[in-house]
Amino acid sequence: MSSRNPIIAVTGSSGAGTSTTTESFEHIFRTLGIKPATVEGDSFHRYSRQEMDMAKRKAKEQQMKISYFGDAANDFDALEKLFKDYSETGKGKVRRYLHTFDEAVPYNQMPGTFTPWEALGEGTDLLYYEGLHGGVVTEKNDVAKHVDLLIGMVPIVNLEWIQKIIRDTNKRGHTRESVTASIVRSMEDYISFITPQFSRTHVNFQRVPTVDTSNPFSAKAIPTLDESFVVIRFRDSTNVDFPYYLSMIDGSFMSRVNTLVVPGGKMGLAMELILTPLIKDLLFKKNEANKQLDWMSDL
Ligand SMILES: Nc1ncnc2c1ncn2[C@@H]1O[C@H](COP(=O)(O)OP(=O)(O)OP(=O)(O)O)[C@@H](O)[C@H]1O
Ligand SMILES: O=C(CO)[C@H](O)[C@H](O)COP(=O)(O)O
Repeated sequence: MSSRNPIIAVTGSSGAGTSTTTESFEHIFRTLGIKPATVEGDSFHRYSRQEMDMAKRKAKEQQMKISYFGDAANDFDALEKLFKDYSETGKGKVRRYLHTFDEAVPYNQMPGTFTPWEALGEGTDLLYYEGLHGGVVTEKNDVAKHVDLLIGMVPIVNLEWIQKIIRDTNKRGHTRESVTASIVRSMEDYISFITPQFSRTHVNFQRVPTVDTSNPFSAKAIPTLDESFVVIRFRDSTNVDFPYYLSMIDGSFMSRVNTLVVPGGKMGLAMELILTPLIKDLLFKKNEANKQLDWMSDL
């Protein structure tokens, strides 16, 4: 954690909606005049798509499993180093994993490959990470400890799978069978690496559909925002102004002392109302820390 160079991380499984949520953050950043250094979690995969296919085959021969959720397929050292470097210096190194032809063509590369590492951070106000492992902790790495504001994006699992299957088949060129196989193969890592993060988050946003999703593997469409509610759980509710949220968000209610429920269509508004003051607070602390540093260097 660093007052001078704060880090915000939105963490969630594949298909949870972390990329989609980024639009709400971008809107808040624009409104507050913040320049973020943006990092996509998939950049920290260890392997290109071709190398991952080989790693999967090799693991299978040894009766083992490898998945994008675990430490075998992701470089947690590099992710932790980026967070540490940015929090200490406001700088770091980043690259992108290109999923689709649309993403790859501008780089003259193929989908499933990485762009070269490049410098990031110069002149930015904070680091914004969205991806799988913003709150990960293992025996070797503690990524979570560097994060100042950790947000969980966690649809209930049937919805998460529907979102993943439909996105991966429509946009990333995979077959329904291969996406289903990857869900099965990833299950152990999902439990070991992904879900524990949601107990470390400051706020979780959990989308819960109000339509039948009991067979996610046959679903033809993603339930819309209006076909869902969002359950918002605060880790520390001491300073949360629930009466304000209840009065501002039509149709919202509290289901527990630390939990607000809003209609799906109000998710963007709820995110803006809840996250804006938290982000303003990070900026306030950053300015105070910089003032103190200026004052000390004047001595
Ligand atoms: N709130 C939402 N309402 C409707 N559809 C959504 C919502 N959030 C995400 N989706 C859809 O779910 C799919 C997955 O979302 P997204 O790509 O944001 O996931 P992700 O967490 O970034 O996944 P990955 O880490 O694998 O890139 C997309 O097709 C997206 O349009
Ligand atoms: O979303 C994912 C993990 O978050 C993908 O499964 C992973 O990034 C591999 O991508 P692709 O299937 O495009 O090679």
